[in-house]
Amino acid sequence: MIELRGLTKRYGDKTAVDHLTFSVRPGMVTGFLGPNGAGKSTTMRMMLGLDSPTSGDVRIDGRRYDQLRDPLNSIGALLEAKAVHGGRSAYNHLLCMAQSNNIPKKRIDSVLDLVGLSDVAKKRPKGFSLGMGQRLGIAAALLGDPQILMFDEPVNGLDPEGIHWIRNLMKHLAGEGRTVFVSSHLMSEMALTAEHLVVIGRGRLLADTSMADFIAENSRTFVRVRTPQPERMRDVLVSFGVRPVFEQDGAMQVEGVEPARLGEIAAWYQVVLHELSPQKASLEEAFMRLTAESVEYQAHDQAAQPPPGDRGTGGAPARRNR
Ligand SMILES: Nc1ncnc2c1ncn2[C@@H]1O[C@H](COP(=O)(O)OP(=O)(O)OP(=O)(O)O)[C@@H](O)[C@H]1O
Repeated sequence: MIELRGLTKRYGDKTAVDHLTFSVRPGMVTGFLGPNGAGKSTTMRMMLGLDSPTSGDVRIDGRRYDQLRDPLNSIGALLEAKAVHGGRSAYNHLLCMAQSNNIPKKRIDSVLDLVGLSDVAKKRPKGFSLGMGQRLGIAAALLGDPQILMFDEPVNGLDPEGIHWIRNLMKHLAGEGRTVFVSSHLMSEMALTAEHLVVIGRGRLLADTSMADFIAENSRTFVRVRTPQPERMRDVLVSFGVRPVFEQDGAMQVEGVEPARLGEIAAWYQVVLHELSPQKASLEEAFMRLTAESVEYQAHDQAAQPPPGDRGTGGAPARRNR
């Protein structure tokens, strides 16, 4: 179990982590999500005692990291791909870690086997692919057989096979009752792996929820309506108390009305339809909506547009479509 209480980190007048309070529980994968610059790495570094908080604290099974007797036996971490000593073989890299942390030598073969690097154990990591480097980093995290594991963006840059392997490994570790905490900036990735979600933006907690609840709350459904008479269709819908949202190409998104009912309304008012299709918003969109206000550097797009011939009247509500 990892517990954060009021965890805060300031760099000068920049608040990277802002009063974070949440717990990471054992027996499941917890996804730690946030856009770039949200404070995920800073939070993880403080969890590992690599950075000291400005205020608040982190407890690993009730203790601060610096109070852990054999830290690698309690918590293992894969932070961003780290340089491994170029002159040592993969085996010797792990041997040095094992010797300096009172970890029995036999664990080295077990973890090399687990991550699929036994055949290249005597090779130097400087010739390793990105995926092999990640595997070696994971072997190091698992070396002390810790009950808590932390992975910072573990699938970044990996091929589909490597991504699949890491996903399954995290689920397997959680299935053994371990605490698995993994950061990502991709909701779609987390939806496949995590059972629980912690979302931050600009260092602040935005959500602490089960994945199932997040999906239930955020799987917005709507109907896409395409018509050569967008203004007429909009006026008809507004007269029914429904406000469509226009997409860039003039198609409309209508929420809260069944497709069959929309078709009947269009037929009754003699509006020609070219498309009437039920849609489900992606989780990625839900995540972007949740974090939209906290993205540090926003690109402004032209996605939210009024219908053709309706510019500047404010007739259609703008859709945040990032
Ligand atoms: N040593 C530092 N000095 C000053 N500012 C820092 C330092 N480390 C991080 N920051 C700032 O703190 C904020 C949070 O950074 P952090 O790397 O923790 O975010 P992140 O969520 O991990 O982002 P990413 O997904 O891009 O890695 C950013 O605005 C970053 O510029």
